[in-house]
Amino acid sequence: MSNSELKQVVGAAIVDDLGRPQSLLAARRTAPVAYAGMWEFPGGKVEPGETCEAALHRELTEELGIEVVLGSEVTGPLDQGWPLNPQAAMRVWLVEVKAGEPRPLEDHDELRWVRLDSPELAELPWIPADLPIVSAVRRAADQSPAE
Ligand SMILES: Nc1nc2c([nH]c(=O)n2[C@H]2C[C@H](O)[C@@H](COP(=O)(O)OP(=O)(O)OP(=O)(O)O)O2)c(=O)[nH]1
Repeated sequence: MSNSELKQVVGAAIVDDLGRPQSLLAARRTAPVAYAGMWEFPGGKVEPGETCEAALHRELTEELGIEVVLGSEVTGPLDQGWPLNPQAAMRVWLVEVKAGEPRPLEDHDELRWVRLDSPELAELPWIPADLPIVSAVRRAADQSPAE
């Protein structure tokens, strides 16, 4: 299914190890008010002329100060990924940190590594649209090839 009216957002499921993911880095938003205090996948809107992958690298450098390696995409039900709201959808990739230590430089006030097999993960107050993505990330992590 494709809908060109949807704003394209990209998000990163940052895991400790792409070969054998055990923990996910969740990020708590500071803005806008409607989302402040909610947890999300770091990322943001794709700019005109930019590929989704390039946007994800840019957003992660801006927001967290890291360079990353992209793993496989956690595909959603739309060509544009996962529906977020009537105006936007998000493509999500498994990601591993290549350089830098993630810090909440902008848009977030807390970052937290949470084990993928822990109940704490789904208990965080995620942006509601992200909950099915969290489940899909857990499934994708289970299927990642162990090295
Ligand atoms: N980054 C991100 N955005 C999400 C998630 N879930 C969700 O509903 N959204 C929504 C919130 C926003 O409406 C939109 C992304 O906007 P954003 O504020 O992160 O984008 P951006 O960094 O490019 O910000 P800006 O240019 O508008 O300032 O998608 C998520 O897990 N991560």
